[in-house]
Amino acid sequence: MTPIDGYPILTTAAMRAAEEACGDPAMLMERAGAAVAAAVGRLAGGSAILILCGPGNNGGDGYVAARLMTAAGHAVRVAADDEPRSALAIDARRRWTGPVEPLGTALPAPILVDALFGTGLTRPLENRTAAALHRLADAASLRIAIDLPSGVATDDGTVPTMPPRFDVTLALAAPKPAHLLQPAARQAGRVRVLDIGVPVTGDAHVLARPVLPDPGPESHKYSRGMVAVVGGDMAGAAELASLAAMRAGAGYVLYLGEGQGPPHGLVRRRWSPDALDDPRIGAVVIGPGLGRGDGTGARLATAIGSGHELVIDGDALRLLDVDAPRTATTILTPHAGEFAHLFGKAWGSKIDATRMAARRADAVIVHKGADTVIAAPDGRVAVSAGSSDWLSAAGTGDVLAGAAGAMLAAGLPPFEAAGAAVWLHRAAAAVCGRSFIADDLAAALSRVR
Ligand SMILES: NC(=O)C1=CN([C@@H]2O[C@H](COP(=O)(O)OP(=O)(O)OC[C@H]3O[C@@H](n4cnc5c(N)ncnc54)[C@H](O)[C@@H]3O)[C@@H](O)[C@H]2O)[C@@H](O)CC1
Ligand SMILES: Nc1ncnc2c1ncn2[C@@H]1O[C@H](COP(=O)(O)OP(=O)(O)O)[C@@H](O)[C@H]1O
Ligand SMILES: [K+]
Repeated sequence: MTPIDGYPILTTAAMRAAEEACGDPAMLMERAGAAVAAAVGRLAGGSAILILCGPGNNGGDGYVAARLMTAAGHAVRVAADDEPRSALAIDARRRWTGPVEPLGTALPAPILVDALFGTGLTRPLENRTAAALHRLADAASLRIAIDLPSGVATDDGTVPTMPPRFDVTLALAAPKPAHLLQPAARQAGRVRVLDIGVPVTGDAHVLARPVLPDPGPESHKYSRGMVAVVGGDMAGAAELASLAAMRAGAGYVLYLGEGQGPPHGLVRRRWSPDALDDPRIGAVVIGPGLGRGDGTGARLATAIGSGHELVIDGDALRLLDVDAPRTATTILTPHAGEFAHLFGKAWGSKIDATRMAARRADAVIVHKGADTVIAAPDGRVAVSAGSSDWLSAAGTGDVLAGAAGAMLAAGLPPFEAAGAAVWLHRAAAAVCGRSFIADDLAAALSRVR
């Protein structure tokens, strides 16, 4: 049972290809069932277990696990409505010698294991199946899904049938998009990967802990990274971004706009068209609090023309022509509304849509939300899982933009800089607890840096 950070994310087709490359499928199912049995056995302690088995190989895993856990001394019951259809599942069912109860009348157990459907789900669950799953899950004290909660669409995280909220999902071989993308991801609970001996690779990964550049004895304020934040109509938002850049580790932050007061380490200057003519600037952040009034388009054009690496957020995303050529390295940080404005109706999953957008804009895109997807023009993707819902507050996006500016200015390449900023942002939110405000979040960056 391994945490998922850094794991490749596999679609159904990629998972099938990886499995096929592994040889004997019966051996694979036996390994999957054994891994499930070991994990569920550990989670269950001495409590009784009810395994719900479906007609495909997900159900097959359930029958194998039932047999192995029974042999290991656990109290296991099995419930299923449909006879197995795949050769593997038929064989696994045959080797389970205990009774199989109908789902509709099965009595609950403290440990519920859902082996109804995995990557093979092609349509919503039948009402009676969904009802039994919910009834038995509601009555259990620990809910465990095998591979995926039954009812979710593996490749895009939609929910043809809303499953119960699971405590743990045991992903076989690798996480799938539905383990990370909402709304499915929320129903999966804690996701752990079970190694079943299938080598997995891909260009989409779960966001991993970044390697952050730390200062050394030779460091000075400019070498740590100089960030210029272009202000506009709303000083507060640009100041939050500035503060976040400082807290994320920038050595020098220049705030170009109106406003005064702490922090005293923030260098304030009024905006002027030559304000970015400083070769020491490592990154320019534009958008937080920029507004859309007179002169804002000119500020964006100046920033883009400066040749400095860019973080373009908020209002600047409403002014940007994504198809116009840019020379400088760029990170765009749209939320769902800004993404739709820039790229139109999304196609495919959030992973697919963000990857296509990054190619089109020739920029790293941080497509924000409870399931933030980061994509690079070369096709690499990182998905951030498990951030605090309390991030849904005004100003938290400004904090992210400032942190991204600090990471770029510190010298990280744009995809890594974006990932590091999202990681720090999530970690800062985690230490802030509940109902924090964006100012707290910016301050907490120092604690997780
Ligand atoms: N292929 C392999 O070698 C391995 C597969 N494994 C397991 O196999 C799963 C995938 O197996 P399958 O491809 O058989 O898929 P599933 O077990 O998810 O289900 C597919 C079956 O259910 C039917 N079905 C789909 N949606 C339905 C619905 N809403 N109501 C009723 N029936 C429905 C399909 O017609 C098919 O018969 C994985 O999630 C994993 O748990 C593991 O055993 C590892 C090895
Ligand atoms: N429900 C949620 N769970 C986790 N993170 C969220 C959630 N809602 C928003 N976020 C994160 O909070 C930030 C909000 O940014 P944004 O919408 O730009 O707000 P603002 O412009 O007010 O700063 C983004 O980093 C986003 O990923
Ligand atoms: K399942």
